[in-house]
Amino acid sequence: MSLRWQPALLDPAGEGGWAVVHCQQGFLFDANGVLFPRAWLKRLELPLLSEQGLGYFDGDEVFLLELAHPVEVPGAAWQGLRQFMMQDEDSDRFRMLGFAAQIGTWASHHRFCGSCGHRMRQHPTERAMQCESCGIHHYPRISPSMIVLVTRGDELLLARSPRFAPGVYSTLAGFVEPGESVEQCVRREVSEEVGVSIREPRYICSQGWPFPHSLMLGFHAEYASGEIVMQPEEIEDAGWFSIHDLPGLPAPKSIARYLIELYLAKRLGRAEPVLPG
Ligand SMILES: NC(=O)C1=CN([C@@H]2O[C@H](COP(=O)(O)OP(=O)(O)OC[C@H]3O[C@@H](n4cnc5c(N)ncnc54)[C@H](O)[C@@H]3O)[C@@H](O)[C@H]2O)C=CC1
Ligand SMILES: [Mg+2]
Ligand SMILES: [Zn+2]
Repeated sequence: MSLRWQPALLDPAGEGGWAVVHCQQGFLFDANGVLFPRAWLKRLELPLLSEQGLGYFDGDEVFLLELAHPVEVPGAAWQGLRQFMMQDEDSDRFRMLGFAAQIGTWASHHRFCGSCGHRMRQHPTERAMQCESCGIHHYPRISPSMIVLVTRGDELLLARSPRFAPGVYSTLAGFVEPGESVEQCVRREVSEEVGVSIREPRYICSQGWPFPHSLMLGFHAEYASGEIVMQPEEIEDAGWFSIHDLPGLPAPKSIARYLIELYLAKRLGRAEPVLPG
């Protein structure tokens, strides 16, 4: 993995460095990119919810200013995290922004204690918010999610959610529930979403997915039995697609696309793809 982006717990009480500016609508950027001089930003009247030390980009300190809502900054505009992922050749910058978005969302959602309602403050030595009154800690939220490519020889089971871009079909995904193993989650989600049963799922690899805070655990499973029965709320369409006649596929940097390309490489004797770090 490249070293341009290194997360670190920096004290925001210090001065100087660069900062990214985030709110739920995305990141501020201008002709120079997403990094602004922090001292310059702090002279603007920004609706600041939280300020966090993030780490180092190319060796320079980077902080986050998390805002309550987007504001107009002359010469700058706002753009969503997904657009940065799509257009960035530079996966280090996207990794930094993905981290910043997750830390910013978490910090803005933990300004007050969920247990006693008092104000929370940043823990001095850990990436945590701590209640000033009852002392409870809240760490950044990560949601484990399984994602699985189900295959039957030369056929792939792909489905589309109503949220997908037109024509795009993907592998099945879903959040792990409390108390279940990831393998149990794979079987449950496949059964719920398309009604088929599978053979033993095999773990392939994982991907942090900051939309909004998933950790994708990628699997491959061979089909065992059953006809496709779609879950009406989650699945708009699902079917078996031949490796020689595939529909629109998910974004190149997604683990969904990687799982598909990996299987195609094996079946068709092509070079194996690389999952972007
Ligand atoms: N990187 C990739 O290639 C892909 C990533 N994903 C991600 O996988 C995750 C799960 O995929 P879905 O099919 O949407 O999940 P899903 O099949 O579990 O259903 C989504 C529903 O789960 C509920 N939900 C939302 N957040 C939750 C949470 N933290 N824990 C439990 N339930 C929650 C909501 O009712 C939501 O509508 C999402 O974050 C999605 O962005 C999905 C497909 C491809
Ligand atoms: Mg799902
Ligand atoms: Zn408390």
